[in-house]
Amino acid sequence: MTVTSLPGWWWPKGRYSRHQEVAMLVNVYTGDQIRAAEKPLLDTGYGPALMGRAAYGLAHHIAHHHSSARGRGLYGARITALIGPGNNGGDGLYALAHLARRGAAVAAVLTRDRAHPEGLQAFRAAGGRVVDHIPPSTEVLVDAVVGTGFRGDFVRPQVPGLEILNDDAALRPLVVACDLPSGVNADTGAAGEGVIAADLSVTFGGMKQGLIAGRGGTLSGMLHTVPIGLERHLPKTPVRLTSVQEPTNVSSPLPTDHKYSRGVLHLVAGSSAFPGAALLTAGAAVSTGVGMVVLQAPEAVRSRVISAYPEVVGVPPSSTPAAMDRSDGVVIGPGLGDQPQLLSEAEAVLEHVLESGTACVLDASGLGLIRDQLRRRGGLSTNVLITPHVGEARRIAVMLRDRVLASMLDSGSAKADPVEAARRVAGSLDCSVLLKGSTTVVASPQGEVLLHRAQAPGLATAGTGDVLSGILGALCATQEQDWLTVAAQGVSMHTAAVQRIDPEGRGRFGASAVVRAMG
Ligand SMILES: NC(=O)C1=CN([C@@H]2O[C@H](COP(=O)(O)OP(=O)(O)OC[C@H]3O[C@@H](n4cnc5c(N)ncnc54)[C@H](O)[C@@H]3O)[C@@H](O)[C@H]2O)[C@H](O)CC1
Repeated sequence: MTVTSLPGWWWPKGRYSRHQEVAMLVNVYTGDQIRAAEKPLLDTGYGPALMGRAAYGLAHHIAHHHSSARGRGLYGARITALIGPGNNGGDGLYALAHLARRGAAVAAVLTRDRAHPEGLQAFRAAGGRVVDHIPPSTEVLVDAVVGTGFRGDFVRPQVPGLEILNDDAALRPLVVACDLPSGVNADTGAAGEGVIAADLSVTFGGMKQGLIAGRGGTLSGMLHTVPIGLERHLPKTPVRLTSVQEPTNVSSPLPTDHKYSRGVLHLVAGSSAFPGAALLTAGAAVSTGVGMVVLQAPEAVRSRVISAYPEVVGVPPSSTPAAMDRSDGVVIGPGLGDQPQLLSEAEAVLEHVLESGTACVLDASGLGLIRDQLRRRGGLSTNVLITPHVGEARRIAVMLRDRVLASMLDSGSAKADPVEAARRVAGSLDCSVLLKGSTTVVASPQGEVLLHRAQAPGLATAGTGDVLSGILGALCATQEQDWLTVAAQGVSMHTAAVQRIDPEGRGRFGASAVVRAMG
C-alpha cells in the first residue's frame, strides 16, 4: 500500500555495509503534475476508482497511526473529519465510511453547504453522523477541507470545538491531512496562517512538492504516499526527495591510499571576530574524513584551531594560490567577517578556484564575493556550490536585481517558492545552490533539484552552517561526484549527527556537539 513513508526520525533498516551510503530517492511532483496525470483517467471514467483507492489508503493509515498512538484497535475510536465541498472532501467521507465499518465512531463537519454526494451517501450508509461541531472526545481529526483544488487564500473554517487543537499534546487529537493540509499550495508549499498543522499527511498518486518545501514542509508532519494508479501518467520529474540510510563516513580509505590521494581540503575561514567558525568548519572536515585540512587564516585563528586539531596545517591569509596547488576542494567563507583585507585574500582564492575548476563551497561571508564575480564574469561556475540560508539568498536576489526571486524567498508570501528560488539562483549564477532551511533545497544549474527534509529543529543554532560547510568541503575533496550527490550526502551526515545527539528534537546542544557526533 505505502510506497513512501517518511517518519522523520528513522528509516526502515536494511542490510548495508557500514561504509556504504544508500540514498533513498523519491520522485516529487507539483500538484499540477498530479492533476494532469489524473486527467486522462478521469476523462475515461476512472474517477471513482481513483477516489476509492485514495480513501482506502487514507483509512488504512488512519487506523495504523491511531493504534500506534493509542495502543488499541479501531473499535470505538472517535474520528471526526472537516469535509470540504470537492473531491478532497469526498476522499475524507469514503475513508470515514471504511473506518465506520471497522467499528470506529465517525462524525463529519461539512464546511460548506454541499459535499461530495456519493461520498456523503456512503458515509451515512456506514453509520456516520453529520455534526456541527468537533466533539471534545475526538481522537483523530481528519482535515479534508481542500486538497489540490485549493486556490487563493485559505480561511480556516470556524467550527465550534476546533480549539481542541490547542490542547496539551496528550489530549490533542491526532491530526491527519487528506492529501495535504488544507490551504497548502501543492506546488510550492506556500501556506497562510489558517492552515491546520498535521501530524501526518496521506497523499495520493505521488509525493507533492508542497508537502516538503517551504511552510508546507513544516505543516505536513509524517508523510505517506498512496499509489492510486497514476504511475504511468506521471511525467519525468527533475525534483527528488533524498534521505540516506545510515550515512557514515566518506568512502573508506584504500590500503594504497596516502594523505594526498585521500583529498586535500583548503579552508579559508575564521577571523579575529569569528574564530569559532574556523574551529567548527575544520573540526567537521577532519571528522568527516579527508587526507589533509589546510587552514588559511590569521595567526591567532590558526593557533586556536591547531591547538584543538593538531592535524590541521595552517597557512597565512596572504598565501599565494601556490599554497593551493595540491587542493582537491576548497571552502571559502565561514567566519571571515567583513574585514576588507581578509575578504580580498578570499577573493584571490575564489579567482583561483574559478580559473582552476577546483570544487569549492562558498558560504557565509564568502557569499558577499558573488557581487564582484557578477561584475567580472557575470556569475560563478559549475565547480562552485553556494550554501546560503534564506536571508543570504535574499541578499543574492538584491545582487541579481531579481524582484521575482526576492518574492519567492519571502516565506510569508503566497508567492513563496523555495524550490524555484534555488533553481533560479543556480541558473543565474551558473553554480549549484544549497538553500538551507527546515527543508534543504539543492539545485543544479541544469534545474535538477534534491530536497532534504531534516526534521532536526535543533539545527537552528549558531555554527551548524559552519559544520555543514566543513562536511561538504571534506566530501568534495575526497570524492569525484556531482554536487547534487555530495550535497545529499553532506546534509544527511549533518542531520544524522544531530539525530544521534538529540533523537527527540529537544534542541539542547550546540554546533560543537554536532562535530563531536560526527566521528
Ligand atoms: N480527481 C480525482 O478523481 C481524484 C481526486 N482526489 C482528491 O481530490 C482532490 C482534488 O479535488 P478537487 O475537487 O479538484 O478540489 P478540492 O477538493 O481540493 O477543492 C475544490 C473545492 O474547494 C473549494 N476551494 C477552492 N479554493 C478554496 C479556498 N481558497 N478556500 C476554501 N475553499 C476553496 C472550491 O470551492 C472547490 O469546490 C485531491 O486533493 C485529492 O484529495 C483523489 O486523489 C482521488 C482522485
